[in-house]
Amino acid sequence: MDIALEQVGYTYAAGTPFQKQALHDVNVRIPSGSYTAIIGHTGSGKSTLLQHLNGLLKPTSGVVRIGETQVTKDTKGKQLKPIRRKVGIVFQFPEHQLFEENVLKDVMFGPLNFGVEEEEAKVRALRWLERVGLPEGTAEKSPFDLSGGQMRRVAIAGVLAMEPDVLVLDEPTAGLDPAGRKEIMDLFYELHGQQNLTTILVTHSMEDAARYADHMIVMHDGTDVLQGPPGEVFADAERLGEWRLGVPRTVSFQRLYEEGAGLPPGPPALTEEQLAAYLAADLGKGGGAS
Ligand SMILES: Nc1ncnc2c1ncn2[C@@H]1O[C@H](COP(=O)(O)OP(=O)(O)OP(=O)(O)O)[C@@H](O)[C@H]1O
Repeated sequence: MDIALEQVGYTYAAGTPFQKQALHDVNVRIPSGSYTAIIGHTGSGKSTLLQHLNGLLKPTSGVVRIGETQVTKDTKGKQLKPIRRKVGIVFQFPEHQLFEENVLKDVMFGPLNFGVEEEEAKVRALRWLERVGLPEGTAEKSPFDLSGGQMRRVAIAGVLAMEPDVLVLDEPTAGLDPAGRKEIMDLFYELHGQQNLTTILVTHSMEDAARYADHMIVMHDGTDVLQGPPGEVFADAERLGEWRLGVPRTVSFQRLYEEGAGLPPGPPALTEEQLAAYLAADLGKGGGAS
């Protein structure tokens, strides 16, 4: 399902003394089936943009196209429900939204809300709890008796149980330890391939963008400033620096080419020529992942 934003602007608290224009003239295209990373300095508009991807926010101006559906400022709430079923968002610290008395009910909540039958919702919930790596018996527990990492997995299973076509991830590993981070990111990468998902990752980690994404969007000061494959985006180190973004350490690029170095299966994000050009220009000097 292709997604496009055309001349999108968004103003918080419009018409009040607190109004704040968070997006202006955003024109981006997220190809169906891509793994797209959205990067940008803090306050550049990434979270505001992603809330347009499932109709949580409607643009103040311009058009958001999600598959066949168009969203403008005049779109009615009822028309947004089908979009929410197709586009699942894993928010930052999603475990803060757990609320049911047991894990099973929490994971079933989304599918039931979208009209899935009770039995089917239960089957899905148990399947996704297992798929995100939670031990048997977790379903009966209270979410609040789990570790932080386990709660995160429950919340992720809740989004996956809705079986969306598009999975939007807003810093999904924030606050996890390095091993937990890698497990979760590798899981998303596997699902991306297995479920034919369009995956959209908002991240501050240039390493993750280089490692997993095949398409990138750079946001700066409320608008898109660069789009393309990671190899092209990271080759523009000078402009990235102007937007207060680093490039991944050179070692990451080398790692991308070291077969089996803990990388998920799939083609490397950079072609050999791009890597050679990068290393020749020595752009990695001093460039660190943020
Ligand atoms: N609810 C809100 N009300 C008013 N202004 C807001 C609101 N949410 C965000 N903003 C402002 O909109 C701008 C874009 O914020 P946004 O959260 O989209 O940026 P971001 O790139 O996601 O930042 P971060 O990387 O820190 O999460 C910022 O100037 C922010 O202060």
